[in-house]
Amino acid sequence: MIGRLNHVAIAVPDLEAASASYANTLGAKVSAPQPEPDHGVTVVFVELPNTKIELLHPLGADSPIAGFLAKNPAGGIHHVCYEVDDILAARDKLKAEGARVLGDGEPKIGAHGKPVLFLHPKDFFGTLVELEQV
Ligand SMILES: CC[C@@H](C(=O)O)C(=O)SCCNC(=O)CCNC(=O)[C@H](O)C(C)(C)COP(=O)(O)OP(=O)(O)OC[C@H]1O[C@@H](n2cnc3c(N)ncnc32)[C@H](O)[C@@H]1OP(=O)(O)O
Ligand SMILES: [Co+2]
Repeated sequence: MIGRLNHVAIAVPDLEAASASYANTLGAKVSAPQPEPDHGVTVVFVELPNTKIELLHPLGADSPIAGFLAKNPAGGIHHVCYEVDDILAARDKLKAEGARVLGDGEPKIGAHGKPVLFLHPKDFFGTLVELEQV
């Protein structure tokens, strides 16, 4: 069901510093910061030859990454995103198998303009999983 690794997301306490580190120290191509108010984050995309890194920073009062950063103040890997062909079919199969789909269970449009869903980290070995329909 899952296909390519679309991105790995890293929650960071200082988006400007993290962006500069990826650009200058690691020599990667980084985007300008992009606010995603529907997701409660500001994101910087790091383009790699075979995948992407999302640098995430909380946006607004109810950011879903605020708790994670409180527990990991230096930052850390927050989620992995796998591509699927049909997100509703994937969701229904996962729910039937007992996996918890987060939020109201309906896909939202993600940072790449495609439908996304999140799966509870406790159901996937301590890793928050995002699915993106491509
Ligand atoms: C940029 C847009 C978009 C894209 O297109 O790519 C994005 O990626 S948006 C990214 C941000 N959005 C989300 O993360 C949405 C889904 N997340 C959530 O709904 C919540 O963050 C959560 C996963 C339900 C966690 O909620 P929270 O309130 O922070 O924590 P809990 O106390 O409920 O956590 C329970 C349990 O799970 C552990 N946990 C929490 N987050 C993670 C994580 N990222 N990775 C691994 N484990 C995580 C947490 O530590 C708790 O464990 P215990 O302490 O053992 O109970
Ligand atoms: Co993501």
